[in-house]
Amino acid sequence: MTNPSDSPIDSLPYQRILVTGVKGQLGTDLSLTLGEKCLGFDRDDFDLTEPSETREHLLRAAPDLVINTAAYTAVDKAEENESDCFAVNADAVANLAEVCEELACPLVQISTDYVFGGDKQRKTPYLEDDTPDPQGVYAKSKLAGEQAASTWREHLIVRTCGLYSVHPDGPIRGRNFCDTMLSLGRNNTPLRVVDDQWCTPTFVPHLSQMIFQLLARNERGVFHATADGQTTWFQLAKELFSAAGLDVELTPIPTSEYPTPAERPQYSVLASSKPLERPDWRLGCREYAALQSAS
Ligand SMILES: NC(=O)C1=CN([C@@H]2O[C@H](COP(=O)(O)OP(=O)(O)OC[C@H]3O[C@@H](n4cnc5c(N)ncnc54)[C@H](OP(=O)(O)O)[C@@H]3O)[C@@H](O)[C@H]2O)C=CC1
Ligand SMILES: Cc1cn([C@H]2C[C@H](O)[C@@H](COP(=O)(O)OP(=O)(O)O[C@H]3O[C@@H](C)C(=O)[C@@H](O)[C@H]3O)O2)c(=O)[nH]c1=O
Repeated sequence: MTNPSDSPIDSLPYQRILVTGVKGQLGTDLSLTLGEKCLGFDRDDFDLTEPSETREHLLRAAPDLVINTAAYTAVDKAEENESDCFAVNADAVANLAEVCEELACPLVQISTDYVFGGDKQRKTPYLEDDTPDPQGVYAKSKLAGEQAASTWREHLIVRTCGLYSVHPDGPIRGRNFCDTMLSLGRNNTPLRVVDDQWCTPTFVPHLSQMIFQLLARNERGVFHATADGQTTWFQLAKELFSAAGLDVELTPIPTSEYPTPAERPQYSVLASSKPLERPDWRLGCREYAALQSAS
């Protein structure tokens, strides 16, 4: 039998962990895993783009750690809504950093592989100290968010990629790439998926565990926390359909045949120069498929 004191959550050096974006993919998983240690907030509690309201809520909650998972994550829509996107992904983070400094509590800011991507010839993984080169509005706003978070000394910036999870509300088409693929695949829709954008999509529960590893070690600074290995979106879809036992007509295509308002990186694989246990991307895909077929 497991001793409850062996739980990685019990051994975290924090008791009151405020999670923003608690209804989103990562926020939901963190709150389910953290249980009573989680003080969860989302847009219906307060709007992070309202600085004084945000400050009041944080001071009242008196957390000993803030994990900011809230973000404007609609990559294509961001191209037409630059100010809304920057308000959440950058300005709100600057305010959070100020309030965290006032509370003397560390701030964990979740960021993205999309802070890289300008180098079209790149074929080797990016490390934490590589120079960012974001392309679209979302990508630029997330880099600005990193810079805002780092104005408070006690910051931990966690860059990840292509999040997917089994949300308790059920698969919502369009919520994440894997949900979209499964939903279309189950309807026998023939699919054409890009096979020349390399990255490492990450199963949300695996990211939560990586964040807990970093928190348990009281890490500060920038960390790359994706699944291990690399894939294209086409290969991910193929692996997913195989794991789900679905026979889908799936065609690999170049990015030029799937034009989108926001440019995606050709290569944004992240590796880390720092110790972190990172499960292989295929494992996340299989765990996701198993949970989906059980739900
Ligand atoms: N999704 C992905 O593939 C990746 C995400 N990331 C980063 O990881 C983090 C978590 O992503 P994920 O869980 O997928 O995000 P989601 O989009 O699932 O959730 C974000 C949450 O933030 C809330 N939110 C947005 N704006 C505000 C606001 N102004 N005030 C209060 N709450 C707000 C959203 O509410 P509402 O729905 O009402 O807008 C939503 O509940 C983000 O920082 C994201 O940039 C990094 C790499 C990949
Ligand atoms: C649905 C679909 C997408 N695609 C392509 C479009 C795109 O290039 C790629 C991935 O699609 P998505 O739009 O789901 O991915 P996108 O929203 O760009 O995912 C990103 O989200 C943000 C929040 C991040 O921070 C990033 O890490 C990244 O994961 O797959 C196809 O080729 N065929 C399809 O049928």
